[in-house]
Amino acid sequence: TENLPPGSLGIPFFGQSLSLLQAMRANTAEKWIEQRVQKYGTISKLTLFGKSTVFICGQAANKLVFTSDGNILSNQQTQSIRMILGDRNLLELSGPDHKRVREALISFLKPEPLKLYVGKMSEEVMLHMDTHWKGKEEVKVLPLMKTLTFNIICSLLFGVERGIRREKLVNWFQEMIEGMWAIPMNMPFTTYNRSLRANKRAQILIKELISEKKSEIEQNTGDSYQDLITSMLSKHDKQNGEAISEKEIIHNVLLVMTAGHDTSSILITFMVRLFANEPSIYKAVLQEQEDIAKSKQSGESLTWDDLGKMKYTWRVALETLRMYPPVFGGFRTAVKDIEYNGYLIPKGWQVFWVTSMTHNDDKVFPEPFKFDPSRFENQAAIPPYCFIPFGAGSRICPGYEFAKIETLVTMHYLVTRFTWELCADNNFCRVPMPVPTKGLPVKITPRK
Ligand code: HEM
Repeated sequence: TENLPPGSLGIPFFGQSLSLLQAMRANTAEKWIEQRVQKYGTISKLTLFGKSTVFICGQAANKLVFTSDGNILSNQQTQSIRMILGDRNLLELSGPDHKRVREALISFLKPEPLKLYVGKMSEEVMLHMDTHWKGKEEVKVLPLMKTLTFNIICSLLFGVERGIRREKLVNWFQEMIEGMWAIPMNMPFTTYNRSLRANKRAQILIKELISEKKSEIEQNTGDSYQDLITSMLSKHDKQNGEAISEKEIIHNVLLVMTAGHDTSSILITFMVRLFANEPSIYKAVLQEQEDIAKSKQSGESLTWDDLGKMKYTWRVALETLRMYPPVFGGFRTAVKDIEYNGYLIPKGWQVFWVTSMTHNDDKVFPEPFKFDPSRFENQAAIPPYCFIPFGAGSRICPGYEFAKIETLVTMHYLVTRFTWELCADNNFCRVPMPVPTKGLPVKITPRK
């Protein structure tokens, strides 16, 4: 045991979870991590969410996490995440299973099909502004952006139309997500318990959806590329029957709905907050978007080509992701004993990685606490495995392009149609995604 990394495992089961969660709530989680590194260095042991864990950070650590295959580090998630998203979602799968299911998802999320979504996304965003922004004096940005990104996912990826069903799903997913970084204590009134109950309800609805899509396929009224569920149902394997089982479809719908709306709504919310605080950046974004708007009739949708002209706006988004990464970090599990930096990471232990340490490293990003989108003018110059808001390697976020389109389309209509001022303090905390404590209320004025 003398080779174990420094640090204490703390009280069994609980360990340092409460302390980290408390730091997240106080918006000091980055400091919490930094202090750990000052005390123990870039590798240390602790207990998180019920399991012995080794925390590692820095470029080399990130490379180990993102490039080790399933024989060294499995991607098995914490108990809380696995119970909520299911054991057959992409995060839990490895090797050929991971490849098979990931390909099915990517066939829907790569640029070719996405080009076709730009118009539909524009329509969703315009409708959202007409319904929730137009005629209002004050709006709360975060809940509205969650509604918007959830609606986009529901309509574009799952073919769930507007109405009661969508509204139910939005609420259940919110409750589910809150349990993902909770201590797995299934007792009445715990966050984890509430999350599991919401999960059961969502699963019933998703099963209903699957059987509807199945009957559409049988009656030949469904086009196999019309939505993600239909597409996964249509992937038959000639030898073994279904290529993607019903359980896999359910678990991956849970994953994509979770991974696909919370993250991007937070990115957009932090951009809105930023524009209120940084007039010069706001002005440059507005200029770029107005140049595009000038070439359009009112109500005309954006196109793929228009998105290509939003270079500055996207650099602002990347810099926002660097400073306020929605994903704080994540977990892997050691499949065998691993030696790293002279220490042992024992088989079965969790490995914990974080985004903030390289994002805030002044050797990688000089003056890291300054907001400077010009860092991304030459993205190739950023050392690999240092800018990791979307992860890296074989599990890099497959929703990257989708998130990019959604963010750019939304920012376009927001800045060209409204101006805004912050109404309340704009502090935020992590739950575990960063959220403005009051939901970011803003006073809005329509532009001419
Ligand atoms: C700003 C928006 C987003 C951010 C910051 C983000 C971040 C991430 C990160 C960090 C990972 C890798 C986690 C790891 O390696 O442990 C990931 C994976 C994933 N993301 Fe995203 N994501 C975003 C949007 C989306 C969207 C829009 C979708 C779907 C439409 C999506 C679907 C997924 C899926 C399915 C995975 C698992 C991939 C795998 O394990 O192979 N994400 N995301």
